[in-house]
Formats: sequence, C-alpha cells, structure tokens
Amino acid sequence: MSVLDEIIEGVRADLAERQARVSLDELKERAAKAPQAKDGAAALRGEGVQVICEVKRSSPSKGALAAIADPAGLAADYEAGGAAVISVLTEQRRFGGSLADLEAVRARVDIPVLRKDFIVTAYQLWEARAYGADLALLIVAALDQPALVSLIERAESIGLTPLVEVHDEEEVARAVDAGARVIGVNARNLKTLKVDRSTFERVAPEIPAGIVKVAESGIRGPHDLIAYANAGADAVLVGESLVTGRDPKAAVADLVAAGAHPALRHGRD
Ligand SMILES: O=C(O)c1ccccc1NCC(=O)[C@H](O)[C@H](O)COP(=O)(O)O
Repeated sequence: MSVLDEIIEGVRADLAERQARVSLDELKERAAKAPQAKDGAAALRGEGVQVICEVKRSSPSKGALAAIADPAGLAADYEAGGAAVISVLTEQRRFGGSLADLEAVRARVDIPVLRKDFIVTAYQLWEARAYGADLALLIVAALDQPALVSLIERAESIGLTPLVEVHDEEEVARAVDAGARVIGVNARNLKTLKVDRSTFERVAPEIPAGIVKVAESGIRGPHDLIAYANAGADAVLVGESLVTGRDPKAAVADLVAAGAHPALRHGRD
C-alpha cells in the first residue's frame, strides 16, 4: 500500500465517524451561515508571485515539525507578512490538524483560507465551507476521473475554489480535462515522499495559459521562490520552512518581497 493509500484509509475512517455524528443536512445549514466565500483564484492572480502559507504541525515525511498551540495567531502573522492565502492542514493522524484549526484561522484572518486535506467525498467539501474555507485541495492521484470531475463541479457550485494538485504531465491532462482553474504542482513524490524541485519546471509547461499555476513544497526561502517564478509559477505554497523558522512573519515578508520583484514579471501569463 502506498503512503497516499495509507493516509486515505485513515481519512476515510475518521470521516465515517464524523458522518455518523453530523448529518449532511446539518453541515449544509452550517455552511449557509458561514461567511461568504472569498475568491481564491483572484487572490492568487495578483501582481507578482503570491505566497500561500501553511499551518502544518507534522508530516509523514518529517514527523513533528512545530507544536503550533495557536494556529490563528500563526495565520495572523502570515497575513501581516503579506500572505495571499492561508493553507490549513486539517488531516489529523499524520499532520496533526483539525477542522477546529480551520475555524480558528477563518475567524482571525481576512484573506482566503484553503482546506488542505485528502478530500474524497462531497461531504468533506461541505465541511470545508461550513468551517469557513474558501478553497479546497483536490489531489488528482487520490481520485478517479469521474470523482475528480464531480468534486470540482461540487466545489465550484458551493463557492469553493478547487486547488487541483498534480505530480506529472498525465495528471495535468486529467486536471485540465476535469475543468481545473487553479493547478498546484507538488514537488513531493507521494510514493517516496522525496522533494524534487525540478518537477515544476518539467510539468508546468503542460498547463494551459489562463490557469493559475501554484508550485507546492520544498520552498526554503526567496531563492526557491525565484526559481519557481522563473519556471512560470503564479504562486508558491510554503509549509515546513515557515513553521520551523524563528520569525514566520519576517520569513513571509521576505518571500513576498522576492515575489514582487519587477524582474519576475517577464514570461508569466
Ligand atoms: O509533507 C508531507 O510529508 C506530505 C506527505 C504526503 C502527502 C502530502 C504531504 N504534504 C502536504 C503538502 O503538500 C505540503 O504540506 C505543502 O506542499 C508544503 O510543503 P513544504 O513547504 O515542503 O512543507
């Protein structure tokens, strides 16, 4: 069984418990009372390279990263540093996250919030909206094509912007066929968990103009952002280096300043 399969097995078990406690109708009622969804795609299309900052306690590849007792406080620091979007990992078993983290972050920041999880059912999209998310991650490798198409449509219909994650050229074709407007290329191989930053420059040219291109994983600082920008990234998604650093607000500000450099504007659509 692959790491992704193992993660999804746990996600499905936790999901079954939540579904037994909270009906879909209850979730929909809660979603109706949530703040109106913000336009996640527009936030990522801003001038320069946008920075998505992640609340990430632990990971399958690295184990414990940071305790993060106050996820909303961390998100507020990210926002003050200039983040365009906050990513909240809500998977519990491997990443130490929760829907409570998502709710707390949503209540504190004004910028769009991404639910980063292993979404395999529409119920999880309703959860995302009910707890205040504006975007939701859909991982192509975790979904067959009919499920991917259906989840993208459902996400859009309830106001969520799907960030559709790919790892290779074949998955880009699937994401585009399914109607993705925002595609994230994750440099972390889900079989080996190794990060290969060259993945983005290999795969991104397959993404048609007009679709927002996000480079995910392995960004240690401004030099990695600049490399991804030169390969065509509109945005980068950063987790580990921010949660393990000493000053997340300053680290985000450094990334944002690098992303705003006029020299990076050439060659991006
Ligand atoms: O981070 C992991 O080990 C991991 C393993 C298996 C599936 C997903 C995983 N991470 C999720 C992410 O995509 C990253 O948290 C995100 O791109 C940020 O990456 P980084 O800046 O390298 O923490």
